[in-house]
Amino acid sequence: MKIGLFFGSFNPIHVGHLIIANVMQDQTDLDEVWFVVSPQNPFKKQKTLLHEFDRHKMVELAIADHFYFKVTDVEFHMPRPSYTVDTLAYLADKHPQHEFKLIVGGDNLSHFHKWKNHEVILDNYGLYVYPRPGSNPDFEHPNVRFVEAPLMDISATFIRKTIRKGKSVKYLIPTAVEEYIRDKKLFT
Ligand SMILES: Nc1ncnc2c1ncn2[C@@H]1O[C@H](COP(=O)(O)OP(=O)(O)OP(=O)(O)O)[C@@H](O)[C@H]1O
Ligand SMILES: O=C(O)c1ccc[n+]([C@@H]2O[C@H](COP(=O)([O-])O)[C@@H](O)[C@H]2O)c1
Repeated sequence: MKIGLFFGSFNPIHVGHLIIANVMQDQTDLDEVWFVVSPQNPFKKQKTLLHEFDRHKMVELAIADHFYFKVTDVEFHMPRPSYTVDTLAYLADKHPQHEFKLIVGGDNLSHFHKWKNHEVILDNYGLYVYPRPGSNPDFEHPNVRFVEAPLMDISATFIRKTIRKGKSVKYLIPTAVEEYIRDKKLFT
């Protein structure tokens, strides 16, 4: 099968992530999308980063009813920060029957040249890119595929800020995730 690996901090997962995964699974040749929750992005130091167990749980709740979406905690057991090329190598070795592609938002392309062994990611796997407002990536490579889809000005940063202000994030995150955040008083 062809699997799209959707790496992220998912702090928290929001509808933007779910729409991206759905477009990729439905409108490309990807059979499944696996959400890979990264404990520590090498480029991000966030005071507000929730424990990875909470972030994983919220992804699990968000995709519970979707047959072609899966979530993995594979990076929880790997060295930190989480380097995508190492995780790809691990997964490719563990699942030789699958072909893996990396799903990213367009904003990631502007600094992709700084990722560890980015040429290996491009040459051995390839990217499926979802457009993001404010990013206009000038990137050409035979293994980079730009998927045409609606722009979404939604971010986890905005959601965290809104919760902190005591305002509603209804419809921006799935109801089960909203309830989880409320019950555990996260981001307050
Ligand atoms: N609205 C969006 N449009 C396109 N891509 C997105 C969008 N939101 C997230 N992504 C992509 O999803 C992946 C995981 O993103 P991440 O979990 O960091 O969410 P985020 O909303 O960007 O978070 P934060 O605001 O905390 O930086 C990244 O590849 C990112 O580019
Ligand atoms: O491997 C790298 O060098 C690298 C550099 C920057 C980001 N990443 C990964 O890209 C993914 C998206 O990150 P984020 O925090 O924007 O959701 C996440 O899984 C990071 O670990 C990976």
